[in-house]
Amino acid sequence: MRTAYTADQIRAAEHALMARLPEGTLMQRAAAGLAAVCATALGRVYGSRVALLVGGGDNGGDALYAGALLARRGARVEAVLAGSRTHERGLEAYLLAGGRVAGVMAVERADLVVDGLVGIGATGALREPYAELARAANAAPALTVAVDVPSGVDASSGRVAGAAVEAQITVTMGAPKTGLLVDPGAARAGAVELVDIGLGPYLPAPDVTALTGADVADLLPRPATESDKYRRGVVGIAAGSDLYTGAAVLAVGGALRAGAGMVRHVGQHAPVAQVRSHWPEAVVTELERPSIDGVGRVQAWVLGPGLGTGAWAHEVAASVLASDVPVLVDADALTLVSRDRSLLRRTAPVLVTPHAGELSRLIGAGRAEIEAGRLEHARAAAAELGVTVLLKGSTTVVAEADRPVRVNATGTSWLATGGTGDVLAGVSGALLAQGLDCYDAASCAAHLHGLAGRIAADGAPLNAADVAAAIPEAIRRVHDEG
Ligand SMILES: NC(=O)C1=CN([C@@H]2O[C@H](COP(=O)(O)OP(=O)(O)OC[C@H]3O[C@@H](n4cnc5c(N)ncnc54)[C@H](O)[C@@H]3O)[C@@H](O)[C@H]2O)[C@@H](O)CC1
Ligand SMILES: [K+]
Repeated sequence: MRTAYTADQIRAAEHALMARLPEGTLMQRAAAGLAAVCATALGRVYGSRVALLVGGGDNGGDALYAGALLARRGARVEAVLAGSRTHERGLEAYLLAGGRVAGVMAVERADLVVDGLVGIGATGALREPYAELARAANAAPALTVAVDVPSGVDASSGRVAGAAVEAQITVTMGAPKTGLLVDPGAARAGAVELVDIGLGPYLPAPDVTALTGADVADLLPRPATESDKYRRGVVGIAAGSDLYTGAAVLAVGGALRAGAGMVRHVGQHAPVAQVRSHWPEAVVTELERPSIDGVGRVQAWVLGPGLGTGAWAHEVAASVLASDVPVLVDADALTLVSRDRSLLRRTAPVLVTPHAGELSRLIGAGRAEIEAGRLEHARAAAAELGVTVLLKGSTTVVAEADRPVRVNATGTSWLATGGTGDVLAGVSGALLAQGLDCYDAASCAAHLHGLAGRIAADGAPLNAADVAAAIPEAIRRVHDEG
C-alpha cells in the first residue's frame, strides 16, 4: 500500500522527530538524498551545470545544501535567490563549497534545475518573482528536479492555483505528500523519489492511500474448488434502452471479464437483443414493465449505463434501489438520483461512479472546481450523500466516510474515450457481487481498469471493448505482482 500525507501531518511528524535529534540533522539527510538523485539524473556530475531556484524557507535550504554537495563533486552550481531572505547556514555552506549566486539566466544554461522555491510551507498561488522562475524552469531545456513538491502544487491537495513547476523528478522528504498522487499536482511531479529521513515512526494514519498490484491481488476473490456460479456471485446489470444499446453490451462485457459467477442483464428489447447476441454467457430478461420484480436473485446491481433519464428509467432505478443488495449507480442513473435524491434512501450500500460533470450535478459544485479539487469534492460528496464515491478522471479517487481516500495510479489518458466508464461499472459490479465492499470493489476495479487500459492502449488509441478484453490480463498481472 502506498501512503501519502498532508503538509500538516508531515510538519507534526517532523517536529516530533526533530526534538530528538541535533539541530539541522533532518535537512542534512534531505540534502544528501536530493544530491544523490541529482547526481544519478546527471550521470556525470563533474563539469555539469546546475541551477538552484532558492526560496526563502527550508525548501530553499535543502536546495542550497544539496548544491554544496554537487559543487564539491565538481558541478558548476549557480543559485537564483528568490526570497527577500535566504536560509543563512545553507547559503554559507553553499558559498564555501564554491557555489555562486546568479540571475535567472542561470536557468537557461543549466543541465539540471533544482526547484527549491517552496515546499510544504507554501501558501496560495506562487507570488513573484517565484512564479516567473517557475515559468523559466518550465521553458528551459534542462531536466527539473523538484524539492519535496513541485513549487506551485499544493502539497496537501494537488491543487495548482497559478504558475507551477513541471518537474521530471520530485524528491520528496520523509513521506509522499498527497498532492503528488492527485491531479493536477501529480501530473507536475514526474517520477517521485522518496528520501528516508527517519519520519516513519512519527507518521499518523495516512491522508490518502494507493493500492499496489499486490494489494489488489490480496483483495480479489479467487474461486474455491467448491465454488459454483451462484456462490461466485451473480451481478445484475440494469442498463441500456431502445435508444442506447452499446452501454449495456460494454457493462456486461466488463462484468463477465471480472470474474462474476453469472451476469444477469435486464432492460428494454433492443439492448437485451444486443447483449444476447454479443454475450451468450449472460442471462437476459426483457422487462415488460419497469421493475426488477421476479427477475431472480442477484448479489449486487449495476444501474444506469445507457438507461435513459425518462419516466421508465426512473421506475427501473426506483425498483433496483428498493432491493436489499449493494447498488452501483452510474451514468444515466446519476442524473436520475441528482433529480430525485430520495432514490438513495436505502440501507444497503451504494457506490456512485461519476465523472466531474456528473458529480457537479449531484452536489451542485462547478465542474472545473471539482477537477481542480478532486479530493475534497469526492470526500464532500461521500459525506453528504452517505455513499461511496468513485470520482473518475485523470486521477480516479475513491472516497468513503471515515476511511482514507484511495487514489488510483494505474490510469492512462488513452482511457478518456466513450464507453470505458461502462466497462468500469461492469468490473466494479462484478467485484461487489463477489463480496467486496464498495470501497474495495471500487478501488480494485479502478486499478484493474487502468491497467487494462494501459495493456489495451500500448501507446496507441484504444476502444472500450479492448479494455474489457484486457481485464483478465490485468488480473493475471496483479497476481504475478502478489
Ligand atoms: N522541517 C524540517 O525539519 C525539514 C524541512 N524540510 C524542507 O523544508 C520545507 C518546508 O520549509 P518551510 O516550512 O520553511 O517552508 P517552505 O520553504 O516550503 O516555504 C516557506 C517560504 O516560502 C515563502 N512562500 C510561501 N508561500 C509562497 C508563495 N505562494 N509564493 C512565494 N513565496 C511563498 C515564504 O515566504 C517562505 O520564505 C519542506 O518542504 C522540505 O523541503 C526538509 O529539509 C526536511 C526537514
Ligand atoms: K519545491
